[in-house]
Amino acid sequence: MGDQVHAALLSEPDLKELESEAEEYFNNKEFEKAVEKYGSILAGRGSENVTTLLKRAECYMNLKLYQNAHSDAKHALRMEPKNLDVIIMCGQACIELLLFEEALNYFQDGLKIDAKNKTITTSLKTLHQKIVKDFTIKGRVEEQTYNALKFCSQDPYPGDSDTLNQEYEILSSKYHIPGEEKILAYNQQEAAWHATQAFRIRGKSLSQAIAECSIAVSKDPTNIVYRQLRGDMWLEKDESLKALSDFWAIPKGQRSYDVWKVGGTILRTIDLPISAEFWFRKATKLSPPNDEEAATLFQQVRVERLYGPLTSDFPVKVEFRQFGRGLYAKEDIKEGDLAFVDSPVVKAQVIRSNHEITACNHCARSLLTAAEYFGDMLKDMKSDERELVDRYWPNVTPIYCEDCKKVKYCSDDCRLEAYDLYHQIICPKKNPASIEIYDLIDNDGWGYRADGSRGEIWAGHYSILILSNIWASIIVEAKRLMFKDGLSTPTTEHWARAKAPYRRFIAYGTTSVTKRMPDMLPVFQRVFKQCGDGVSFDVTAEEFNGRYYQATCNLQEFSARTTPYHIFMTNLSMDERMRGLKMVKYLEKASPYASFCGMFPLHACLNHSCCNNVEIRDGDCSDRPGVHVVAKKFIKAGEELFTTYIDSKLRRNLRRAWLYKSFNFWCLCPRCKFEGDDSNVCTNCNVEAEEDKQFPGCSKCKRAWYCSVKCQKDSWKRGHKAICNYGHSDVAGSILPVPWVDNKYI
Ligand SMILES: C[S@@+](CC[C@H](N)C(=O)[O-])C[C@H]1O[C@@H](n2cnc3c(N)ncnc32)[C@H](O)[C@@H]1O
Repeated sequence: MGDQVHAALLSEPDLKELESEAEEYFNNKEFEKAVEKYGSILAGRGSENVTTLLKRAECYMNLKLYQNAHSDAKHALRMEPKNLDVIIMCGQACIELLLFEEALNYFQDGLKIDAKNKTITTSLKTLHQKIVKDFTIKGRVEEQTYNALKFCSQDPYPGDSDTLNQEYEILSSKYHIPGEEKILAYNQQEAAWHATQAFRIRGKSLSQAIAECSIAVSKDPTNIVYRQLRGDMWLEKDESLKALSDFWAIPKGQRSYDVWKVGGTILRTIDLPISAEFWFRKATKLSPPNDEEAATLFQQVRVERLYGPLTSDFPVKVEFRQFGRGLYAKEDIKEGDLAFVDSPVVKAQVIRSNHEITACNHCARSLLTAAEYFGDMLKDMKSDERELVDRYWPNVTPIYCEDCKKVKYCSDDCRLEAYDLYHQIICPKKNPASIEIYDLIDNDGWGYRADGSRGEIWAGHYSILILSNIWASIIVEAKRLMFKDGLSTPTTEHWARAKAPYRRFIAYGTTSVTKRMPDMLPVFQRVFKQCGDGVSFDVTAEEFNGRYYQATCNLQEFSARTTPYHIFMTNLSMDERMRGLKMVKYLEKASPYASFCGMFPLHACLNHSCCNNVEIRDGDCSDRPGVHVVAKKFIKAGEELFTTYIDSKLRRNLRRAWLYKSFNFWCLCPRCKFEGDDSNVCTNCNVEAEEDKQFPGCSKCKRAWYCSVKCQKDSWKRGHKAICNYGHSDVAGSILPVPWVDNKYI
């Protein structure tokens, strides 16, 4: 990288000369030399220049240095967001970097400017082919390999051991477990005789067998065979607590897989979840190969205890089943009814929105100004029109952090709450190193690298504040616990407790983030090194990778439903002299929204289906912007709620490739089962058409092809009928792209 920060500025003639040299190298395909020259031009000019950045990006593409090309193009885009050449370059670099979603976003933006642009259409085709090719082969091999259990740990939560002791106390005082055995004269031989009797008569008279076995136990109380036998018989008799008492008496090291599993199940029914988890954890360790029952039971108990309190007010519950956690209807939910609402545990304004619309950095309320809405029109308004704006546009003056004067809020309440919960750690006034974070936000992720060159430091598609706020909130909580315990350093337990709220979010990602953005980790390490009161938080590469993908897998875009524009409209409509009418010409544009991304604990449990039955909408939750999850169709009690992670209008193979790449699963929803990929293969029986021939398609949806009428009828009956022409959802609110081009599927 040639554009050193401290390079001296060059005169215009010198720059001209460099430009012609660079051009010559470029034309002669000597790209390395051209890169050097373009670097000198950028440094010598003292300011970035779109043409030069674009040229250098082109050189990088030719040199297969795609990350550099991407970074230059993105930077140029910041300066000229509507420049088509720049947009295309961004998209093409993304394709090479396998950042398919991002590529698609760029091409989508490009098509909004020029819907018929040939380069974009061709690039979209390339993108399509690349995705599908990449995944067709993998798909066949890995179709069956997804296993939700692999993603879920069985680590105890901090504080679990205290709760476990409390549960043991309940067991003892309420259920009298472990029970006390009446000891008869110890006699092994007699005990064996009674036990044999019990075995013999078990099938005929269970009660008598239990009585015989009880004599055996009382004559030889440490014999685990008799204990297990009697426990099993109590179970048969539906006396589960008595069974548990017998299982409890078997020393831990001698309890079998079945004993641990059954014991866990009993503990679950009497609502002692931590003990149940303990027993299922032990059973999992002793599980026979390929037996996942105990591991699944463990996760079911864990999910009940973690999510039960969150869903008590809603007609839904979280359960652990084949796709891991999922949301299920507790009762019938009618089309259009609210399934649940959710608040983000962490949020930050989306990078592009951050530059355009003012919003409260804590609660996400819009602080859209009249200038942001009306733009240049404000200057052209007549004085009486302007007077209406001044009078009716609500007061949106932001309240700044009193210390750093950098972060904006809608109210003192938000300012104070943000400070208490996380801002105190990343307030540049209190923690000067944190200014790097805000500089990167202001410059779209660009900054100075360790070698002094300027380039892209943060390349994530969401705001750095998501990760910064997570860590800051963890540190605040760990410090609080530390002070509470009168210590000067947080203990391991304090850190674990502070991190606990984020354990709810799954993380999946294959590439190393620290490799993709090597300059970012040191920034985070500098920022969180000194967090006040002598506390330091080490952002390791593993921590960065894990949190990065946690956010990637779970973020949802949302915004405040009501903006100052809506309040203005309401105020205007109440004007007694009907002066609102003269404003109509200025009010054609819909309100822009301040977009935020957030991690929502319940929403993050929604699994995907290409025929989703719920939709995510913006809506308030506890009087603050959040999400509302609404039934798209009637959902019967017991049915799973599915959202869509992608644009469901996409073709089957493309949908599945996106989902595999971004979320690591092959979708097996009814649409994926009863739609085909192309007309060369029968969607029903998979027979291939003869060379150069194609099977006729379903005339309604044109997404399934059949070799015969029989196959068509068969498929229709088995499932195609239910999904043919399934209504699509608008996924504009999701962070995933909407790859819908010119009313055609790409
Ligand atoms: C946002 S989470 C949804 C909740 C998740 N099941 C859990 O246990 O936390 C997204 C992850 O859920 C799983 N998932 C979602 N929909 C799925 C589906 N249709 N088939 C298989 N796995 C799915 C994938 O592992 C995906 O990465």
